[in-house]
Amino acid sequence: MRPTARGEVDGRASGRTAIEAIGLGKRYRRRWALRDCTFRLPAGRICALVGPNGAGKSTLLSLASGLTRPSEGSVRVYGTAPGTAAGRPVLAHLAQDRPLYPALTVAETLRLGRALNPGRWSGRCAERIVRDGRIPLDARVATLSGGRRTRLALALAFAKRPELLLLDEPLAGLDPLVRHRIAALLLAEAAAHGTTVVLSSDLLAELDGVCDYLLVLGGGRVRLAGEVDDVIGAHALVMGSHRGAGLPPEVAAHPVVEAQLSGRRFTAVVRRNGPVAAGPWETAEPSLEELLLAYLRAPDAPELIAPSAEPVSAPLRRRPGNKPGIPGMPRNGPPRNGPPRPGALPNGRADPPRGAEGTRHDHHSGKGAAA
Ligand SMILES: Nc1ncnc2c1ncn2[C@@H]1O[C@H](COP(=O)(O)OP(=O)(O)OP(=O)(O)O)[C@@H](O)[C@H]1O
Repeated sequence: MRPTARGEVDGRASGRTAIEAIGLGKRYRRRWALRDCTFRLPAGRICALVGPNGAGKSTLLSLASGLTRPSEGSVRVYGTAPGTAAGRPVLAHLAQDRPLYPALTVAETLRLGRALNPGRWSGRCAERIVRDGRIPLDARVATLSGGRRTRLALALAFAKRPELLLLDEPLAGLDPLVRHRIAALLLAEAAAHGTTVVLSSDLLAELDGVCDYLLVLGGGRVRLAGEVDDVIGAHALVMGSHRGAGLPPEVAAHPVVEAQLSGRRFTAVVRRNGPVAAGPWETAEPSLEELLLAYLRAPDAPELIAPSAEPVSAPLRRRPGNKPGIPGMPRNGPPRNGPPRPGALPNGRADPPRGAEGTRHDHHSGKGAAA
């Protein structure tokens, strides 16, 4: 099960908007790094920002943090323009290069954080994160391992008490154990403070169980956006054998995101427009990694923007051929994994990270049960 609720008081229950981008674009000389980017990120989510190299992920994070100004369109963070005096305090941005001063010690770095963030700094939060990582306070930043440096940078970011935390590749270059620890830290801190997190990553398998919202960029545009459960639930993974040259017509009756045919076997990710008919194939829910890989391999697959990801202040302009929303979900209806469920953990999260509970593939034998 995915991470879901984080308490009645946080953004998820409030229906607030953390980021709203409308027609957002950034051009460097003649080349567009991001184009016509329109989406809404509801508050309180941990959002995976995914896309191939050069898709515009870092550019989007820089625009949202106010480090870069748009060439066209607009982006607002909790209703304010990023980079302004009003917008600055609500967010923290951890860039790819983890901007820390290598000559300072850990203690000096924390003191600098306090000095730069008067009135907002939580020394207790920073020290707890550093202590949990067993980082010596007298160690110089230059001598820290990549994992410890990331932990220190996250300590600085969370101690600012931001409402929105933008993380550019926070898990890159870390070994699997450290990645797991950093992901757990992220989940715990974000849950404790109701922080909205956007994290870009190429580590698709690691995102499962960490993120509950999805924003996929491709060709400088938004290709998928919505609650992870809803986006996954709108698709089916179909595997089996085929007789003719292509996919069985019952499978091809659904919009095909990506299909691989090998001999008489096929594997296809389809966007369900109803139950997948029975046949000599198995139908399952794709994992997040399978779904993302399918979209990354198929750059021309039509976009899918869930109702919760549609901006409230401007209608979504759709490209020809792209159908709105998610089948079976009312427009502007509540997210399927919306408010806290009974049995939520004390920190407000209903479930532990997915990695802890094993596989989630439900295999059905062509009974159309994925519908
Ligand atoms: N300062 C810049 N000047 C010129 N071009 C830039 C600049 N920053 C980014 N670009 C270009 O914009 C495009 C998007 O870059 P961006 O770094 O946002 O992509 P990304 O999805 O984060 O890529 P990666 O996964 O490789 O980090 C790329 O083609 C990149 O070369």
